[in-house]
Order: sequence, then structure tokens, then C-alpha cells
Amino acid sequence: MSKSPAHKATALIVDDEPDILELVSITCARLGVVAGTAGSLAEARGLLARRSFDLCLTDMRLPDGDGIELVREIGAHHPETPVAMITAYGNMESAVTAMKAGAFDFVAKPLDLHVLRDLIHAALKLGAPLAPAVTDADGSDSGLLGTSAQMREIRTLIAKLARNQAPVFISGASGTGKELAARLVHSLGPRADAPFVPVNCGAIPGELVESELFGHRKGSFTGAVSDKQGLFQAAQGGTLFLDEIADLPLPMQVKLLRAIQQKSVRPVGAEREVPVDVRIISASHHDLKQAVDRGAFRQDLFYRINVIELFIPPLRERPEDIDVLADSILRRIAAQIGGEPQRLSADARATLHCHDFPGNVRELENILERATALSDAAVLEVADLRLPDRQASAAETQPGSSDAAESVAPTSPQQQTADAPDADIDIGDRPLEAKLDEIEKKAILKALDTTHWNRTAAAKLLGMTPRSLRYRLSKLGLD
Ligand SMILES: Nc1ncnc2c1ncn2[C@@H]1O[C@H](COP(=O)(O)OP(=O)(O)OP(=O)(O)O)[C@@H](O)[C@H]1O
Repeated sequence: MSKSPAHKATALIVDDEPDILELVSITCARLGVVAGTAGSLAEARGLLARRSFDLCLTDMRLPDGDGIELVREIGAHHPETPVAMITAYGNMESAVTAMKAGAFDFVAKPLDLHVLRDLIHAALKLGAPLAPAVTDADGSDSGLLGTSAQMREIRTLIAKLARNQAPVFISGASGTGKELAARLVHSLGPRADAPFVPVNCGAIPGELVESELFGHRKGSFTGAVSDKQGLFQAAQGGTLFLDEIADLPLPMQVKLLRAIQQKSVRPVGAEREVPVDVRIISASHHDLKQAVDRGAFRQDLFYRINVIELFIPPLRERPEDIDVLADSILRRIAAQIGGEPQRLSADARATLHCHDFPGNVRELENILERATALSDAAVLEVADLRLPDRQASAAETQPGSSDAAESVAPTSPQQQTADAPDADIDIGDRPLEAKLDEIEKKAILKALDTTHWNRTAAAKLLGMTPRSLRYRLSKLGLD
């Protein structure tokens, strides 16, 4: 709290069950928070009219109305007061409704004291001044660049999302900046000092997902030679970013739902659940709603993780962002290799504006890395960009198409060696494993380059599933 040392934080607790009022008041007192209690909406309104509170915890069902009404009223008249909802056990629907109405979090009955304490701590941090809001026109103070109206709106929404704990689902094509957006939600919020743990759900082999996410006890399966902490616990107090969540196997989706609802995880082979305080941000480039309709993604989990959706449009729909992104990428490359940043000629810029970027910002980065690697000139020209003459969409690229193979141009310095399928592979006398890795890496980079870093199309080209490609990318350190 940014109050004077003499100021004691205050909480308004609203519940018609005296036991709960007492339990929460005692928990607050142990944390040095002074609690005011109300047994109905009317009493709560009376207290709010007389003074302000640093947080409010309200039950859903009250004798004279619905706790959601209070969430809305506090949001409208006391926006600086974070509100959390106390929900009935397993009532996911009301938790989601409360968060959509503006509650920053929820706690389920019977109240778990760990969860309650974490929630009070989180609420009090929300009252403290956070990292400066993202205000400048091109986003350079946030790292999420772009001058387009869409990007500005996204930054404004992110600044709001940073102030609550509701699960966020980020949708958008590959390379649009979903992970970057998730990092920004984390770093602008009260969890910024705790870890941000990104997980690519598609890159973990199916049989290991549970142990990776929840951890395991020694001896719980062959290969579990010691206790291992899961990623949920690694993200304790912070944010777990579940990228490519659509790739989670269905049985795992059930366990994830339970972990999110109960705010606790059970490591494989453990007898007890361990409480975890983690904000979930998930992302996918798939249409998750369609996956639900196909039966490939559980509706209840979809509903739970998708409390707030943030959509990042493809780069071709916001061409205004290309210049600011390109200039920033050229500055970054110059800082890495030393010297003045190279510039783009007017024609080169115009060419970029006409390109449709199936691989989005990641593709722009690749184009410029390749151009700067191949040209030392102060000004990069159209030819240096090496864009295909025809705007062939990567998704249209058919496996085995010779056109596709011929349109390949080297990408980054380390990728240049992968430009021809039959090029001599100079890998010296390294062990077989390393040689095989090198060959695999080159084939993958070539396919990615051909498909403008569209991983689904690249996987098709390589004759493997997207999941398997992601696994290999991660294994080879290319992710
Ligand atoms: N608005 C932006 N400003 C600056 N850099 C960006 C922006 N959007 C994306 N990038 C950069 O583009 C690259 C791809 O971004 P990111 O990994 O966040 O995309 P993604 O949507 O999560 O991709 P994928 O779906 O393939 O995981 C990163 O290097 C990121 O820093």
C-alpha cells in the first residue's frame, strides 16, 4: 500500500454467515488489515457511503440481492477498491460472472486460509501504484509496439487487465505478439516481482504434461528419480502462460480445470494437493471455440480460461505498425552487432507495406535479420528484403511443391547454411547425435523459411504433426 506507515489497510467483508465474517476478519487482523463487516447489500452500501476501503470481499448470495451488484457498484463509484467474490464450492459459473463484472478474483467455499491470505495480499498490492500505464503513442515504453488504433486499444486493455487476476485468453495468429502481450499483462500488474513462466503446451510430450505442470514425487513413475516441482509451483505468486493451450490432451484439460478452480495442484504420486497462487494467461492460434464444437477442447475449461479475451490482429490488418516495428528491429540488430542501425529505403518500406506477412511480426524480424546479414549498406533496398515475387500464402504451400522449394531464400545468418536441401552439410567429426540434430535443424529451418514461419504449414511440409514440430523446435533450442 502506498499509505503512510500509520495507515492500516482496511477491508470490507460482506456475507450473511457470521462464521465467515468472523473467519475472514481474523485472517485480516493477522495480516494487519482492519475489517469492517456487513451482512447485507444495504449494510455494505451504508459503510461504503461513509468511508473508503482498500479491498472488498463479498459473498455471492446476500439476503437483499446479489454480490455481483456490489461488484458493479464498487467498480463504478470506488474504482480504486478491488473486489473479490466468495463463491459456493464448485460454482464456476458465478466466479466467471463475477470476474466479467469486474471482480479481480474469487475464493471458493469452504475458505482455504492459504488462498484467502494470498488473495488479500494480491488485493492490497493492487492498491499500490503499479508500473506506469502505457501511454505513449507508439508503445515504445511498453515494448509492445504499434501506432495502429488496434494496437493502442490492446495496450489500453492490457493496462486494465493488469489490475485484476481474471484469466485472460489471448488469440491471434502465430507471431502476432501473444506472448509479448502476456508478459506485459504480468509486468504491469501486482505480480510483476514474481515469476512469469511460459509453457508451450504443444511442445511437451503427452505423457509428460501432468508431471511438467504439476510436478511429481520421487518414484511415482519410471524415470522419476527425485521429487520435481511443477511449472504451476514455479510460477507461485506470478503468472503461468499456457501457450498453445488447444494442444493439451483432453484428460489433462480436466486436471487443469480442477487446478484452476481449486487453486491447488496435486503432484503426480503425491497424496495431498498443494495450494498455488498463480494467474493463468493462455493463448492459442487455433479457434478455441471451434475446437470446443469439434469436441477437441472442453467447454468448461474454455469458459474458465476465457473470462477475458484479447485478440491480436494479424500484421497485414494493421500496416501502420510496420514502420515502427521495422525501425525498432533494425535498432535492436545494430545494438547486437554494433554500429549504426541500417535504414530502409522508401521503396523497401513501401514493399513491406504491400507484403501480407503470414508469419506476422516474427516474419518481419526474419526478413530484416536476413537483409542486415546480407547487406552492409547504410540503406536497405527492396532487393535486400528478398521477398517472394508472388505473395504466396504460406498456408497454400503444398508439401512437395517444387515452387515452394525454389522460393526459399536464406533467413538469418545461422539459417543461411540451410538454403539448399542438397547443400553439403559441414558438420565435421561431431558425434552422430549432434550431426543428426544439425540435419534436423536445417530441414526444419528450411521448411519454416519456405512457409514464412507458419508452423502448421511447415509441419505439413515436413510430414509431421504441428505438435511434433513444436517439440523438436523446443528440443533444438529454436522455439
Ligand atoms: N507489437 C510488437 N512489438 C514489438 N515486438 C513484437 C510485437 N509483436 C510481436 N513482436 C515480436 O515478434 C516475435 C513473435 O512474438 P510472440 O512470440 O509474442 O508471438 P506469438 O503470437 O506468441 O507467436 P506464437 O503463436 O508462434 O507463439 C517476438 O520476437 C516478439 O518480440
